[in-house]
Amino acid sequence: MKRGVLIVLSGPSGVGKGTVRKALFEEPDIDFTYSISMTTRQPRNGEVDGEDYFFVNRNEFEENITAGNMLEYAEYVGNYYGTPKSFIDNTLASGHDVFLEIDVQGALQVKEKMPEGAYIFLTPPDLQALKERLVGRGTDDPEIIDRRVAAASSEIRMMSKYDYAVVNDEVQLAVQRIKDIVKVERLRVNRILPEYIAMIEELEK
Ligand SMILES: Nc1nc2c(ncn2[C@@H]2O[C@H](COP(=O)(O)OP(=O)(O)O)[C@@H](O)[C@H]2O)c(=O)[nH]1
Ligand SMILES: Nc1ncnc2c1ncn2[C@@H]1O[C@H](COP(=O)(O)OP(=O)(O)O)[C@@H](O)[C@H]1O
Repeated sequence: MKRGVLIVLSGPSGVGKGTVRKALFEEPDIDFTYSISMTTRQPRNGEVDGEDYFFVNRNEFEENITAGNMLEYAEYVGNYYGTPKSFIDNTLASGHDVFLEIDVQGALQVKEKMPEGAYIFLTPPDLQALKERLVGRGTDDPEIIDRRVAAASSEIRMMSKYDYAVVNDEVQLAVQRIKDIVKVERLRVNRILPEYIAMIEELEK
C-alpha cells in the first residue's frame, strides 16, 4: 500500500499558517489529515477542544511528556505546545497524508525524527507585514505581539534548514505553491506518479 506524505507547515506566529491551512483544506483535490496539537494555552473565542487543539493543563501535558506520547513539544511564550505521536504514525501507515502546522522549534525536532517529510517554511513578505498581521488579527496584547515579532526574527534565520520556503504574499498563491510541493513529495515518497498509484491499487484488488 502507498504510504502517506508527512507535510509540515511552519513559520513565525502571524505569518498566516492557519489561514493558508484553512484555504488549502478547502481545495477540492486535497485530502490531508490534520494533526491536532495539544496545548496549555487558553482557548480563544470560537476555538473548540479536540478540533483546534486538545486544551489541557500543565500537569496533564507533563504527564504526556513523561509517558513518551509526544513526537515533539516546545514551550512558546509561556505555554506548552506539542504533537501527539501515535496518531501520525498510524495515519501515515494507512496511506493518508498528514498535515502538521507547528512552530519552528517543533518542526525542526520533528525533522530530526522523521526526515522523510516535506518541511515547508512559510515566510512573510517582510517583518513589517508580519507585525501588521499580528496587530490586524486582534487576538494578542501589544506586549505579546512584540514578543512574537522578536521570536520571528530568530525563527526566520532557520529557514535554510527547511526543504522548501513559501512566501505568503497572497493566500491563494501560497496554497498553489504548497500543492505543487506535495505533488513532488508524493512522487519522491512512493517513487511513482500518483495517477499510477490508483491504477496499481486497482490491479492489486
Ligand atoms: N512545537 C509546536 N508548536 C506548535 C504546535 N501547535 C501549534 N504550535 C505553534 O505555537 C505557536 C503559538 O500558537 P497559537 O498560540 O495557537 O498562536 P498562533 O499560531 O499565532 O495563532 C504557533 O507558532 C503555532 O504554530 C505543536 O504541536 N508543537
Ligand atoms: N497573505 C496574507 N495577506 C494578508 N493578511 C494575511 C495573509 N495571510 C494571513 N493573513 C492575516 O494575518 C493574520 C495572521 O494569520 P494566521 O493565519 O492567524 O497566522 P498564524 O497561524 O501563522 O499565526 C490573520 O489576521 C490573517 O487574516
